[in-house]
Order: sequence, then C-alpha cells, then structure tokens
Amino acid sequence: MQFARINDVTIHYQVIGAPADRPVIVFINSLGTDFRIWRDVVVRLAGEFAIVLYDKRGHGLSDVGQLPSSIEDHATDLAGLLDLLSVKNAVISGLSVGGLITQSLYQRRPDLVSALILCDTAHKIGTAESWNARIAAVEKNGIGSIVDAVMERWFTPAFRRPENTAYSGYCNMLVRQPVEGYLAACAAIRDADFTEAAKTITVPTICVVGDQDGSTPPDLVLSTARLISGARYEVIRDCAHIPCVEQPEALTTIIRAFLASIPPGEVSP
Ligand SMILES: O=C(O)CCC(=O)CC(=O)O
Repeated sequence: MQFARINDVTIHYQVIGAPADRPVIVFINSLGTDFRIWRDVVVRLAGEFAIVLYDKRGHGLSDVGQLPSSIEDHATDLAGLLDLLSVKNAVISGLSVGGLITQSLYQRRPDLVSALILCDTAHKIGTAESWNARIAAVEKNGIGSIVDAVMERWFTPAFRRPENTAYSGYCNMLVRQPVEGYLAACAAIRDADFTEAAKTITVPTICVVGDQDGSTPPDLVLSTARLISGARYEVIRDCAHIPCVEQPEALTTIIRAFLASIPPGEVSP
C-alpha cells in the first residue's frame, strides 16, 4: 500500500508499471466506492500501460480532509499526486464524480492531461434538490438507508441477484465509506457545473456509458459528448453505472481502441 500527504490530506494510491516507460492511465473512482472497483480493468491493461489508482479524499483509505470540499479540491489532490509521481500527459479516466474531477483537472492543469475517458459521467450530475434530499436522508439515517436505491442505479437486475457475492461486496463497499466523506462528495457534485468548461476541451475524449445507467443515463452522457469538440460516444450493453465492475471486458476493449486511435506521441511518455 502506498500513501502520500497531499494538501494536508493522506491519499491512498497505487502505481502499477513504470510511468517513465509507458503511457499512463489514471483511474478515478465514483461516489461511495474506492479504487478497487477498477481491478478487473486494471488486470487487463497492466503491461500495456502504467496505471495510477487512488482513493479520492473522503473515500477508501484516504483522509476526509477539511470540510467542506469541492471538486476543485479533489482535482488539486490529483494534481499533487501526479506531480509527486512526475507524471505528465496522462490519460485520465474518471467514473461519475471521477469524471467531474477529470474535467476540473483539465481546466486547472492541462499539462497533466493528454486524453480523457469520461465514464458514466456528465458536465453536470443531478440537481441541487436531488443532492440536498440525498444529503438529508444520509444525515438522518446513514448510508445504509439508501443502499437499495443506489444499487438500482449502479447495477442491472442481472448483477443484483442475491446469490452474486460481488453484489453483496459492493453493497459493503458503499456502506463502509466514511459518512462525512460521502456527504462532502455529494455536496461537491451538487455544486459542480462544467457545462461551459466542457466546450473548451480540445484533447481526445471519449464518453462511455452503460445502457441501463440510472445515475448518469445515456442521454445525459450523450449531451456531454456533444459539448466536447470531436468527442466519441460509446454505449455498453447490459450495464448500468459501474462498467468497470459489471462489464470490464467491454470497457477495456473501448479504452484500448480509443487509445490506439490517438496519434503516437500525443500520450505520455
Ligand atoms: O456515482 C457518482 O459518482 C455520482 C452519481 C451518483 O449519484 C451515483 C449514485 O447513484 O449513487
């Protein structure tokens, strides 16, 4: 396990492969998850790419940090981690709130970014009303009270079978996130709007979404792709909000094809 102190926050991270030798992909996890969600994609891509994984603040083994925190704070954490690792021109792959952090990083530190994989995310996620209602519910009754509703958005009925041990494991992952970290991330998502910023993206970008995503549905992700000049758009079948868990092979195939289409030299090293 690796830990770094960045912006007064202990950040848990992992580096696989040598960033100096290969193109680097950075994976950012979603709300209520830690970086283990990327495992089945990482095992497929390791060897071809160097991979950086980390738990965003308030999740996994990273500190919650000072509250409140914004998407920009998350992007500053990631910039600090990449500076520490001497990584530039990385491919940044963010899932949902991770995609908001990806867009913020691009605005703040374009030198760190060569291409974007926006996975089940958007320029703006949800409404102030929906986030305030979720925050109130969790403050009153804890994360456990919203698990069933969240899982209906995260996973298809086929994955949510009671006998699927992975399903019960991801329920555990959600309820075991620090409640104050979860609430801070909800408020940060509520307050983030990249509608104008998305129009300024000029690096190669792909927007990917599960066909049954209940959190950031295909129409929303398509509307984001339409804001970004030249962005590609791919829908993964039989998949909801977390394709790295539910359809890792399909997501890996899309990532490989996307990165193969970028002219050599545009992606680090
Ligand atoms: O997954 C995220 O990072 C935010 C989007 C969301 O609301 C996920 C969920 O349905 O819990």
